[in-house]
Amino acid sequence: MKTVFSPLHSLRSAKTELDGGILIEPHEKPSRAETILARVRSQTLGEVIEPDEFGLEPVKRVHTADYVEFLEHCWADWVAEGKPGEAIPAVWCGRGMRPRMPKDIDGRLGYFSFAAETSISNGTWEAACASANVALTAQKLVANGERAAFALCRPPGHHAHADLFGGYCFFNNAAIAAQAFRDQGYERVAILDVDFHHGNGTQAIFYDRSDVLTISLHGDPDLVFPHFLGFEDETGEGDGKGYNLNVIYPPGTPYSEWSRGLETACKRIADFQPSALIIALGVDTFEEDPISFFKLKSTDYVSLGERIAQLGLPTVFTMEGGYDVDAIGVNVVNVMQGFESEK
Ligand SMILES: NCCCCCC(=O)NO
Ligand SMILES: [Mg+2]
Ligand SMILES: [Zn+2]
Repeated sequence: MKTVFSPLHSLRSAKTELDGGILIEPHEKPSRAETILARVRSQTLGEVIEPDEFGLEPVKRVHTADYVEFLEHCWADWVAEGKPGEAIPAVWCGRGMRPRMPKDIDGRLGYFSFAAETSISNGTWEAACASANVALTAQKLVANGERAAFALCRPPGHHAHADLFGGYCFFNNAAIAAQAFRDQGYERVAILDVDFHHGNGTQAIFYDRSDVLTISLHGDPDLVFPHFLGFEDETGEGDGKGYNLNVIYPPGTPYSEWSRGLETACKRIADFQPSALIIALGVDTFEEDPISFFKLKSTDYVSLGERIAQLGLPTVFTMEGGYDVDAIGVNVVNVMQGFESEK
């Protein structure tokens, strides 16, 4: 399997994450991607290629022009205001207030985000663009005949809405790849999000559409991020009714339980008969993950890869979460090796 990787991911090197009332070293850090890349190479998973440059058109097929414009200029606008730290949103449109886009950078940070843990700093924009190019290059490989491709995306994307950043995500790489498949004539595309957290951005982007099926298995939003979306009664709206599926689990969920939802998801995908599949691959479902509460073991990721392969679909994997850096390489490549073992 080919891996698409951009060294430009390292431009995303925020120094702060708001957590527990203090600023910590971000969990979403460059060593995550470097560790995965090292494992891809040591396991000779396949060729590693750099992304092509697709520009902003495919990004704007998913994200609004205002949001893209904001992301491009946020850091410079923040610095121009003489702010001492990294750009962190601190004010939002609360209930009963007016959801209009303010001029001021503090107002725009709140208008275009849904959470405060994700700082914007120098290089964030360039890395986010590179990450979208990584996903689009993997999509192109699969559209050109590869059975599967691994988009080693960083920053991740599944929390990003059409015009919101948060959860360490800026551009929704999986959604951008799905829309690229649609724009290239693939009638139906399925996105399966196996990250510990709900893919709220991906759900929202396609919520009223029946051409892209969105499924997410995740920790109960009553207990964990993103808190305000991802419940099982969210099944889509309008034309999209029945084309969104959420499966939630409690703390301590092991693979034996988690895989029941995987089975439900795979059956729904088979019924949908898509012509392409995107796996939003987070491995923060791992038993040692520092910010999550499932109990998957490294060997379970081989089983996950095998099950995905049994769907027999052209598949793009987009890297999402996973913060136990010591284990992330093994866990991610285990998925790919499991997938490849199923011919
Ligand atoms: N306290 C912020 C948690 C952000 C979750 C990031 C993630 O892994 N999403 O998949
Ligand atoms: Mg998920
Ligand atoms: Zn996650």
